[in-house]
Amino acid sequence: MAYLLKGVSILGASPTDLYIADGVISDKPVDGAEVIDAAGLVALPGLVDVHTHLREPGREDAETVDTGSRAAALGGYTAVCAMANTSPVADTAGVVEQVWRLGREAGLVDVQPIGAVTVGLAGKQMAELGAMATSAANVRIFSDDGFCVADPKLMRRALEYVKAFDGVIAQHAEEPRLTEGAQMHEGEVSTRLGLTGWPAVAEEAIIARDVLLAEHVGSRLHVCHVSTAGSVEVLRQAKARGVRVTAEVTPHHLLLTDELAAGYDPVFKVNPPLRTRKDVEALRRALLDGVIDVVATDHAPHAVQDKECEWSYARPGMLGLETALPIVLSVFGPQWDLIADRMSIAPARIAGLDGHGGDLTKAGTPANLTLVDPSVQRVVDPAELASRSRNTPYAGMTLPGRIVATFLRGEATVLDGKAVK
Ligand SMILES: NC(=O)N[C@@H](CC(=O)O)C(=O)O
Ligand SMILES: [Zn+2]
Ligand SMILES: [Zn+2]
Repeated sequence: MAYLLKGVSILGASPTDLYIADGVISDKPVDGAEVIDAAGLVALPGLVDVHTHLREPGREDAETVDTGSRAAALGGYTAVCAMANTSPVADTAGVVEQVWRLGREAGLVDVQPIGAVTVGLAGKQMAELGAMATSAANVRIFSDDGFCVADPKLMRRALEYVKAFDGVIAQHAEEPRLTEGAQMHEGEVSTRLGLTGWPAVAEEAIIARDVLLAEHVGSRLHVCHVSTAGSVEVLRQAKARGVRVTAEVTPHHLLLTDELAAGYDPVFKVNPPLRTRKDVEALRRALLDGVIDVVATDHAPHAVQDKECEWSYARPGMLGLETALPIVLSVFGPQWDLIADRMSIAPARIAGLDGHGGDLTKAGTPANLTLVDPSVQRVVDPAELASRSRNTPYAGMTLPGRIVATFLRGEATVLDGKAVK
């Protein structure tokens, strides 16, 4: 199928006609192209998420590769990296290949599996990183996300190991001894509510250790869901020294604070926890100045029984794929170059996803892109989400921006705001 996006604005530039044919951007008119009136719409390179939980295999009641892919495409994504904390854990070539194949079958976004660092995420024994890297899934990111690789010797070995194939270890930075029984951010609000606190230093101490380890062995480290002002300062110093470290922030840590725990609604329970206004402001500045490289959703669907219960029993995590761009737009406004870099170009580079995050003004660029209508304000209705789960913290909020269409290698996955299959 060929398309003509008539009057589209590429990254906010003046309106132009954009042709898509044979899976790529074309600079010449194409006969028989379907015309899409794109006046007022902004084209962005398809969004790329380096941190998505798709729950398959094991928790298909919360999400599947298919439903998560649908949520991703509707959110403007063309590629997502699927976290390894499934059941069974994605710690072998067999499991990562299964997830990769399911992604191909769904055909809505590129699903790039992340491999576990340790067997069963148990933090004791290194998983078969090499076998996952050379498998059909071509794994480059490894993470025990959900758990921290707390053993420094194991972390060092994993960092050394992935160097051979330019892999990266994505760390869930949480010193486990400092967060035993933790329910929310440790601070004034946790004291008032009488909930056990998760101190900022539990994150900062691991990041400090890991940037030193990465520096020592010359390997790539990626820090998941950075949530504190102190972490930003550790990262800033490490980057200034030339350490090969990248970092992500989630939409929820850019917007929400620990005050929301006051109603004891577990929809606001997440790991790392929502922090303070001061942290939110530091994270925003870090994303703007590049100390934090990317926005990653940490889309964490959970079944009703795991979320609609008492705070202390609820699983941590919140949905993210379908609201990420509207949240970022609401926080930063229409800074399209920034948004394209932090949500597509930089994440594609970190994940090694060639073909994503490309230049839409160049003929021959793979046609992975999304069209946004920034003039529309929408109320988030959990019942309308494509995700199989409903745990969005933004229910009832009015957010700017609507994803009108998404294209994966020139084929529409979303048209008129609806998934095409
Ligand atoms: N973020 C969360 O609160 N939960 C994630 C795990 C994780 O990202 O650490 C999950 O898998 O549900
Ligand atoms: Zn995590
Ligand atoms: Zn996660």
